[in-house]
Amino acid sequence: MLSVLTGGLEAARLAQPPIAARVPELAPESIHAPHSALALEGVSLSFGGIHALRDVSFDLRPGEIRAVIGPNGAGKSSLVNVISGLYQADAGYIHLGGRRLRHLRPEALPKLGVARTFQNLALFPGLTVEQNVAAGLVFRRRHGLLAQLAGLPGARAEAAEVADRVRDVAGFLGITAHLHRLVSTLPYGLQKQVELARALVASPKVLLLDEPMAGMTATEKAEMAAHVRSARDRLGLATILIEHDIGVVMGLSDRIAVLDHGVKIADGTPPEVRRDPDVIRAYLGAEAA
Ligand SMILES: Nc1ncnc2c1ncn2[C@@H]1O[C@H](COP(=O)(O)OP(=O)(O)OP(=O)(O)O)[C@@H](O)[C@H]1O
Repeated sequence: MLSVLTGGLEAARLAQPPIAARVPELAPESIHAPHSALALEGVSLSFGGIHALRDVSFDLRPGEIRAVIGPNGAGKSSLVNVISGLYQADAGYIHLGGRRLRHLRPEALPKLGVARTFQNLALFPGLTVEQNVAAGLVFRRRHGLLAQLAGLPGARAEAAEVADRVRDVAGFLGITAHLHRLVSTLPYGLQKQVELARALVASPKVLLLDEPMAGMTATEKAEMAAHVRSARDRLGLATILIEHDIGVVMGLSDRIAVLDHGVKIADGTPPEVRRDPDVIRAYLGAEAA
């Protein structure tokens, strides 16, 4: 199953034109951070008098899990929202696909190989698991609903491709048995896995996970952590992980950036961050060191 999935991922990537060709509206200002999957350069963002992000620079290497931690209101969600185009930074640049950009449009993200999940469940409760996961491929479909209803050959072939792809991802995450159930009938932990499946179905290179384990039991967290690790190890995904459970973060991350009042106060491996005096003072507390 995995070879089918990774083969499918590779084929899907190869089938797409180069990023520069797909996103003509992004001016080729200059090429930076060529070894990063994604990077921020001096990003600042304010809401009135509140500085959500102050001159934050940050890089994500291909195939790494990069946590962003910090106290409530530190700027973690703002950082993900700038990357995903929901917020427009007041200053700074985003480096993605070898380009240096002032702003990303949310609808351009899937084509740039970036997928995200949200802090709160964002599924279609009246649809099945299969339909919810397939929604992650909507941007790539060439045939509309009418063509599908009319049973046009191209639309049928496309629907079969989508169904195959959904089954591959469901197999990867171990949720195949639930594909035909209404998503709202599943336990919370499984619904979060469906969200992950929807993010993975489009073969992204970069995954943004905003508190994927919030509200989960310890068992559900362990399962989700295993999936995030597999996505790195078996699919080569680069992941930004926002998470409050420090045990999960320390066990799962390759590197950790720490925000406090919108400022990046530390950046390093889990052991480096754990013993950083600024991080202990601002976030971890003395007992965690
Ligand atoms: N849309 C907004 N309008 C006004 N202020 C905002 C908005 N989004 C974020 N902020 C403010 O920006 C600061 C950073 O918020 P952000 O949500 O990024 O922090 P966070 O680290 O994700 O917090 P939490 O851990 O509580 O989710 C906070 O002071 C917050 O109140």
